Amino acid sequence: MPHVWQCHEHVVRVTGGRPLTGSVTVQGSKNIALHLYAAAQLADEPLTLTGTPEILDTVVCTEILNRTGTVAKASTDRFETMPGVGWHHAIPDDLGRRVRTTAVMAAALLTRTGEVTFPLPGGDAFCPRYIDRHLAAMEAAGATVDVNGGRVRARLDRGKPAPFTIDTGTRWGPSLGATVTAMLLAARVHGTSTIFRPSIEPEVTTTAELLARSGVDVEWEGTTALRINGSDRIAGGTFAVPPDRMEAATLALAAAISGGHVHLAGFPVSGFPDGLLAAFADAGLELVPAAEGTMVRCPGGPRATLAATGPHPDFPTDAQPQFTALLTQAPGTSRIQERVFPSRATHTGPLRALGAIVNATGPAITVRGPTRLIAADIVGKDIRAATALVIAALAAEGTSTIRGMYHLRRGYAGLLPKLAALGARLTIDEETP
Ligand SMILES: CC(=O)N[C@H]1[C@@H](OP(=O)(O)OP(=O)(O)OC[C@H]2O[C@@H](n3ccc(=O)[nH]c3=O)[C@H](O)[C@@H]2O)O[C@H](CO)[C@@H](O)[C@@H]1O
Ligand SMILES: C=C(OP(=O)(O)O)C(=O)O
Repeated sequence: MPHVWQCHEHVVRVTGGRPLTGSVTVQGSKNIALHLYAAAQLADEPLTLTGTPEILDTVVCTEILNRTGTVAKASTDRFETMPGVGWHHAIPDDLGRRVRTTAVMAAALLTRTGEVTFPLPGGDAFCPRYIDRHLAAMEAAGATVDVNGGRVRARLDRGKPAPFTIDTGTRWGPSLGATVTAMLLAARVHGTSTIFRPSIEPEVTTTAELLARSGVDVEWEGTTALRINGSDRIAGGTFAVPPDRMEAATLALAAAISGGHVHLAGFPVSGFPDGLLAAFADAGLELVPAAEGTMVRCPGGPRATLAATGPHPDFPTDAQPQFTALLTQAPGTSRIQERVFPSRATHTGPLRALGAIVNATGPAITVRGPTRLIAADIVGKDIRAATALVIAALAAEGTSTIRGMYHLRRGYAGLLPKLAALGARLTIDEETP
């Protein structure tokens, strides 16, 4: 029986021109869930996460946990773990290369086994994605680390981590992943570990909440440092995964480009980072609290905007491709500076194929609009690029064929059916080779 990620690839055909209207619920957060799955390896008691999204990445992470010693079971909206009876220190290449949180999961496993081997992480390949701060955290905790032939081996010289100090800042700002890696390395250690320049993204603060509820002493010094005093017994229990702010942003931008109005049920306006709210407002989106959620419209059509991505709570890099798609319909010149992943621009070529005037020069993305978009046969090369193309196709004349749905399924459980339920004309077909 093939794994879900080995099943047939799909194409989506989108016929543009219809405003989206109605109410839609938002899935649990992909990126928060993936970091919590890594943390789940530390629990000494059964742990249940609720509101987990059924996406390819959670399937892969569940498999990694099962193959390395945690007994993990995923069902619709629910993920349950129990500590295993024996740990296995090697994360298989074919799994570890599919997801981004491989190094984070490896850190948790390292504290369990004293040794771990893992492939360089996967996830989207839109530019180099370094892990030197993850490895530095492992070394600071007492590990000898070797990277050889695309595999990393870390071995704790004393068999378990010692309290440590680490700076998880990079020249692009705090590293989200390295902050969680450091937290998990510190969580079972007696004594205080200090993480300087921690990320304050919801992936980090939610993992911190889970650890604090499980008996770990977690103390924030403003936003400059995070101090962790570990516990040798980590409790289980039930913990809810917050809704996915990136799926919410994707739906909001789809509503805006289509000229419709969509209610994000259960997703508050405050669930969006401040930087995204500011960019939405500049671009003409109106977000109003309504019926325990958010009503989104773009009453006068999109407006040209200047924006720059950055670490939370700035404008998030994961919304940049979808926002770029909207700006193709804004009169004037828009500029987005991509400051987290300076060459995250795989969406720009296919947007040009639809007729958009968009260029990426290093980190600078320039869009001139509004342009008449005409349907084309295009390929999304990563998760948010694929959704940016679906968003653009909603505004294009004719029926676009969009390939690369594997990437979309990595992170969205039901985005396409949700868009169809809101009125988008789309079909999902099996791709013929
Ligand atoms: C700060 C930020 O916006 N992080 C994003 C990043 O998290 P993710 O955890 O994947 O990436 P990081 O936050 O670690 O990386 C931020 C930047 O720092 C660099 N870096 C990272 C680790 C390291 O050890 N050394 C190093 O130089 C990266 O190459 C990148 O340019 O991608 C995710 C998926 O798109 C997003 O959800 C996160 O919002
Ligand atoms: C790039 C993303 O994910 P990953 O880090 O899993 O590749 C994303 O969520 O936009």
